[in-house]
Amino acid sequence: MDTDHRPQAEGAVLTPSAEAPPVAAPRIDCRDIRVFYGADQAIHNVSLSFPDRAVTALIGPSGCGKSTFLRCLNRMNDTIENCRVEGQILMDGQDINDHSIDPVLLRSRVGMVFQKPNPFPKSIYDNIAYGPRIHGLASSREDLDAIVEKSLRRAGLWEEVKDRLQAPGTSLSGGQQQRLCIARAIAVRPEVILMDEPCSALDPVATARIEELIDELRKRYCIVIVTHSMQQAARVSQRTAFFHLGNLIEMGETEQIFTNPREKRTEDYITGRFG
Ligand SMILES: Nc1ncnc2c1ncn2[C@@H]1O[C@H](COP(=O)(O)OP(=O)(O)OP(=O)(O)O)[C@@H](O)[C@H]1O
Repeated sequence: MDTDHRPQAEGAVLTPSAEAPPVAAPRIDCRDIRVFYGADQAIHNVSLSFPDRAVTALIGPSGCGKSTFLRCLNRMNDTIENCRVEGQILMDGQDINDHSIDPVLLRSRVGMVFQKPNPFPKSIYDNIAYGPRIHGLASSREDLDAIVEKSLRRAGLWEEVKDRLQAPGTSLSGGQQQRLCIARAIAVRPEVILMDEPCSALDPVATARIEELIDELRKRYCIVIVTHSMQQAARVSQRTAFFHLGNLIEMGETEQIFTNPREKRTEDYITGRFG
């Protein structure tokens, strides 16, 4: 069981953010989302929006639907055969599930970083260059080089890899591989970055590095992160949504959720009474 239930534990790398959530219009607006696996309903009528330039954490006990909900945001559930999503997800006013939307393009606008780092079996350079190439984002080799460098810099990896760009991505450490995957997502100019427990396969030092990076990236992107760690949610997010049994129980500023939750179920979860 995950024992990491307290936001203020010793050794926290960043202090819990006390910033108020931004008032900007939502980057993604989800209305009345219902998700089914065959006849089983995994998400029940969830309405939730995600602002730009902020990190929103999705927390809740195992099986409560965090990953299922996250996957709705870039239509990754389309790839699961018996999965059906109902409701509206608006991005810039357009429903992402509309037939006219190309899911491949959508996934470049809404990038995703997974639990286990999953670099392509290619060089460090090609891991980053692949997306810009297929999306036609570079008009010359110099352009592509510049995108690769900028993405690696933004992901805080450039200094560590600049002299071995032709080495395989898989030759990097786990934490470096996860930053490579973040750089790969950034390279196609996303507006939103989804992270599904991005640190769960990493040691504390690599985790701290990724958390610092998330804090840096939120100045530019709308970030949604699923995490089992209360400490992590408190450290990196400005807003937190608590899920239970496929329902959204409470959503608010991270500080409020952890210090003064409105719902008893939220309080029970964050104080470690269940989950
Ligand atoms: N591919 C699938 N087919 C059928 N049911 C699924 C599938 N994926 C998830 N589920 C079910 O949907 C529910 C929500 O699962 P989900 O993985 O979204 O929860 P979670 O909160 O992310 O869990 P965890 O924290 O353990 O990763 C669970 O009951 C799970 O068994």
